[in-house]
Amino acid sequence: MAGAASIPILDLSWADGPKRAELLEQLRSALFDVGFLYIRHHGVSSTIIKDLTDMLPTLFELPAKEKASLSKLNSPHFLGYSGFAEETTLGKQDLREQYDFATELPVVYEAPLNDEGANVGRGKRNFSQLYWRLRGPNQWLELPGFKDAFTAYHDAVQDLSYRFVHLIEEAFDIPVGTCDHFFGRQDPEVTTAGRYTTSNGASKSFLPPQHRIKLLRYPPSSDPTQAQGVGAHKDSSGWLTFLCQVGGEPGLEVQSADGRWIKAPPIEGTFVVNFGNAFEAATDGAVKATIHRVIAPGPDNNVRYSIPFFQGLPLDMTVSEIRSYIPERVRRLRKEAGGDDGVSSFLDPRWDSLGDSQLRKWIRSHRDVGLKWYGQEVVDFYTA
Ligand SMILES: O=C(O)CCC(=O)C(=O)O
Ligand SMILES: [Fe+2]
Repeated sequence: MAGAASIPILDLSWADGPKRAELLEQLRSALFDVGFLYIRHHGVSSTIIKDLTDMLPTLFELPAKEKASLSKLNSPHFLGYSGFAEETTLGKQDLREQYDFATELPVVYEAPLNDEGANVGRGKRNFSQLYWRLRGPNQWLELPGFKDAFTAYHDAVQDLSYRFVHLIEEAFDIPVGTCDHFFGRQDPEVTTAGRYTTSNGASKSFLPPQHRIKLLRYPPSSDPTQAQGVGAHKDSSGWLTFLCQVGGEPGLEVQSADGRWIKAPPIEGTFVVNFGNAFEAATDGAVKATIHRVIAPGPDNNVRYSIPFFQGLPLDMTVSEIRSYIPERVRRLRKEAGGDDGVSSFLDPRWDSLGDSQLRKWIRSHRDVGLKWYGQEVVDFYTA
């Protein structure tokens, strides 16, 4: 978080009325000065949210055996259940339990046919790239109504995420729809106008990406010295994050440029929005992937639940490619912020493609899944 000491709340209903210009001004400030914001009147129906959030306690109270049967270890896509404290951030256990779900999509990965890893892909896309193995179907819970509730929530937040990217494009003063093809959404007008083409004149198409949704439970911690709900981090799973804080239990904190931790408590009817590493890299750090963490509830507090939605990007896209859509005028707005600068490691040329950086991220946080499905050599490469 750059300068401001408090996190702005933007009213997205202003997008459709006379206050649109004011909203865009607030958005610019949230993007360039703060790097974290709340949105209200966002258009995701409270019924859709409630249908999913009401199920959270039941989902986590299922018998341990049933939850374990959905272990991420079953999934080369890192989708499924992780037990309490099975995930680590900064080498320390996170005191939370979670299910990872995603846009329901079939497997596209094709194991290479020969030792050279020859291009066996369909058409121009090389599906033998290891990172394509991240893409694949969910492990569904046998809980009546869950799949429908999850799917409705996914679709509604996906729609919000696309509307929000349009607002950002407007705030950046670039044509609305510039980023549509990142999400496999081709605006015919944009294409025929020929504004978004590659250097050789071909218009580039991507598969619609897989968005990731975590269902999180943070139980009260009996030991106040052990309160890492999730350690300080930048989001690396996507482009933008839309976080639903369920109920009233606080814990989320956001780091300001001078290193102070600012509380971001739940506010009824809002999502928290923040920006992932890829967004920071694409804007050369003009918009920060702000560092945040969750303090686990104390012994006298309630269980905390939350649901972050990580808006996906195409795995075969490169950071340099995304950056080419963000004008230099925007990228020059970079303000220096103190603290660690994760952009540089994200931009390591070894993982210029987003798929590589995603595979690295998942292997680093779930080494056991990495070893099982990708093997020692790959794990060593990404954790070195
Ligand atoms: O639980 C929360 O409120 C935030 C979780 C988070 O930052 C994450 O999973 O990336
Ligand atoms: Fe996060």
